Amino acid sequence: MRADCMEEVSACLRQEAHMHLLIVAAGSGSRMGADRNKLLLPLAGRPVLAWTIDAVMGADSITWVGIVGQPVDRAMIMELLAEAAKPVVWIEGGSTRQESVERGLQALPSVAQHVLIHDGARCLAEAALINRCAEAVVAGEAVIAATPVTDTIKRVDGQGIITGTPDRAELWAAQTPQGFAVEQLKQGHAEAQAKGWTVTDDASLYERLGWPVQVLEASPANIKVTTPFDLTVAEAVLALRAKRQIGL
Ligand SMILES: Nc1ccn([C@@H]2O[C@H](COP(=O)(O)OP(=O)(O)OP(=O)(O)O)[C@@H](O)[C@H]2O)c(=O)n1
Ligand SMILES: C[C@](O)(CO)[C@H](O)COP(=O)(O)O
Repeated sequence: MRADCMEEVSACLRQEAHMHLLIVAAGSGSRMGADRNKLLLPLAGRPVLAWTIDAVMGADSITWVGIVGQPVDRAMIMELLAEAAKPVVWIEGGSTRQESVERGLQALPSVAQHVLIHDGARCLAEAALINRCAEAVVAGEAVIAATPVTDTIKRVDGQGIITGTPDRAELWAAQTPQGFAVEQLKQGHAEAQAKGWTVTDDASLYERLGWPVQVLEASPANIKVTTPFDLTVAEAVLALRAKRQIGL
């Protein structure tokens, strides 16, 4: 191999050796209607967040994890991470997801060049998906996991009247992980703050700024646990995976 190619490969490996991931877990779960953070509710015998942590810890590409949470949940969350095989840093979350991510970015070590943001609530994400996202980010793309929409979607006005049917071929449901170059994502958040933008995911900042983001097709099973029904679905998916694991 030529010396310049070798240098490129080892530069890539060096970067890969520092893939950082932020788990945002500082929400309140208002749509779940529970008495606590939905990520601490039981799912197949363990807290929802424990499944998310398993996937992150099982992803070889990730070498550093930031967990963004509310102080009230800190002890319980850190207990879930007590035996983590990777360095984990606690970060205090904000009052919106956007603010929680921003705080996570500020807490990244200075060596961090790329970062994946992952919702604690996407507890069915698999390690392989996290690795695929990491690979795409290291290759220079801003990337989000997403799945093509399978329903016919209607646009509806305030009176409940349909005003349109967007072409499904152009519709994807956004998921996480979402991966970016750290400095660019920080810049995106700074612009959003300066302009007063409110967004529900990080890709939205890039869209508004005209920066490209690639979708990476992921399984529709990578749901976000948002309502009680989602817990039922997640439980069924985990049961199926457990059966497959023991060859049933
Ligand atoms: N202030 C916030 C709000 C949300 N999140 C996290 O962002 C992810 C996606 O948000 P969502 O599903 O909307 O979670 P909640 O805000 O908890 O739910 P709800 O909107 O129903 O209140 C979750 O893992 C959640 O913990 C966060 O870190 N900080
Ligand atoms: C980031 C996200 O999970 C992508 O699907 C989502 O946008 C989080 O917030 P939401 O307000 O529940 O859509």
